Amino acid sequence: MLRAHDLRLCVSEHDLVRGLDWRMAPGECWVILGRNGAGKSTLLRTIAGLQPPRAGKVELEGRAIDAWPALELARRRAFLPQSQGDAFGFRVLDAVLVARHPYREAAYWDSDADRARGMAALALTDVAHLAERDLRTLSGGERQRVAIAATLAQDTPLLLLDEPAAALDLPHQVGIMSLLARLCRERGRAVAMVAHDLNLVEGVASHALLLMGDGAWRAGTFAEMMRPELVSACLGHCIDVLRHGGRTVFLPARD
Ligand SMILES: Nc1ncnc2c1ncn2[C@@H]1O[C@H](COP(=O)(O)OP(=O)(O)OP(=O)(O)O)[C@@H](O)[C@H]1O
Repeated sequence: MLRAHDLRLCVSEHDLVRGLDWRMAPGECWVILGRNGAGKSTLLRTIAGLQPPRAGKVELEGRAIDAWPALELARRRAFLPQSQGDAFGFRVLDAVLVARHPYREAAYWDSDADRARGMAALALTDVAHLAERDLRTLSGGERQRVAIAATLAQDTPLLLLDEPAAALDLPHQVGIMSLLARLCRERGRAVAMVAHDLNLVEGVASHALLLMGDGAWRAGTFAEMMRPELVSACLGHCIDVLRHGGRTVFLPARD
């Protein structure tokens, strides 16, 4: 589905990622891990086709990401940025309906089917009751759930999410993670998400891509990547990996 080949990402002359060879297949849920500034958002924007790499290439379904017409690309991958800026008043439902634009053909007005899909996406992230509200009146967590709903309403096989759980309370963090796991397992969607909380993505992420901060990277199944020495080196902090009731628990060492 998505393939990065010999990808090099830089900021000024500093290598964030060097020689990245990475493949994502349908049904896989990838978490991208690394310290602040390691290059996670830069990588996500690059594989979304929103910024060019310094070298190497990204292919979606065998075609170079920058060769896709914008409308066709928007039907195949959705991108959730780290934060939303709302300069203008906009109804919550309208913000989600914008995500249906790639399917509108020549129609000017939203169809009943579009509105139904928009409402269904808002319900999935538990914000349907806010459909008529102005986006600028929402709390941080409510705004984030609307942004996730818009990403889902775009109805793409590939979802690229930059810290989807940021600003969410605990029940909604768990709810959104379960939803992403289901979309991968039951609907064959592919997800790549940036996250910082290992305990939250445990049981959800099938794979992990570790950015080591010096250009090096590691990619593999979540279980392979979660060896204590490897994940501690990636996150720059000693982490104990424990088994508890059939789950894996990540415990950061006290300073
Ligand atoms: N336009 C820019 N000008 C200068 N430096 C930039 C620019 N964009 C990104 N950087 C730098 O590139 C590095 C990687 O940024 P990026 O946002 O990809 O990190 P990240 O791993 O997502 O971090 P975080 O966990 O803090 O979100 C950072 O050091 C950042 O300051």
